[in-house]
Amino acid sequence: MNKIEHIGIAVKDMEFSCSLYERLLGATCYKKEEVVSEGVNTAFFKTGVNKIELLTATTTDSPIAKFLEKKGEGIHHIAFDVDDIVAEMARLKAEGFVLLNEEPKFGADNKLVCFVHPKGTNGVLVELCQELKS
Ligand SMILES: CC[C@@H](C(=O)O)C(=O)SCCNC(=O)CCNC(=O)[C@H](O)C(C)(C)COP(=O)(O)OP(=O)(O)OC[C@H]1O[C@@H](n2cnc3c(N)ncnc32)[C@H](O)[C@@H]1OP(=O)(O)O
Ligand SMILES: [Co+2]
Repeated sequence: MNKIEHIGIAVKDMEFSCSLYERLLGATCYKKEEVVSEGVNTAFFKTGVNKIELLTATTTDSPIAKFLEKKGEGIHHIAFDVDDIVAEMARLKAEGFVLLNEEPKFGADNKLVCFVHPKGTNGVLVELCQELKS
């Protein structure tokens, strides 16, 4: 795995939180994108080499809706950049980690993604991200 690609933060009110993070980071949101398959709206910020992904739920059965209900707002996942997501998924599977999708799926910001179950990673939901070449 390479560097942290982004940190995902679950929020209830995207408009309020975008303005909050703009003031906090002194940076403007550079991209907003809905990912229908995940039931989320996303907003991205860059600060130095780091990237923050704010997430709100668009459906009641979205993972973000469930998370907000159970745990409230806060850090939802840590995403790592990988060069070859299929190879990394195979490596993690062989190491005994539980993958939440068998095939890479399309995420936000031009990425292929896969999630690793938080039960096997000390309670942290991990996302693998491979940049899609255009
Ligand atoms: C926009 C696309 C993408 C990107 O490009 O960056 C995204 O980031 S999308 C982000 C949203 N998508 C996902 O989170 C997909 C992967 N998540 C899942 O498949 C599920 O959320 C889950 C992790 C399997 C949990 O689902 P489920 O088992 O149905 O929910 P429960 O509420 O019953 O939780 C079971 C258990 O897991 C704990 N949990 C849930 N979410 C998290 C989390 N984010 N971090 C840590 N722990 C989490 C939850 O608390 C429960 O624990 P116990 O109560 O102790 O059993
Ligand atoms: Co993410």
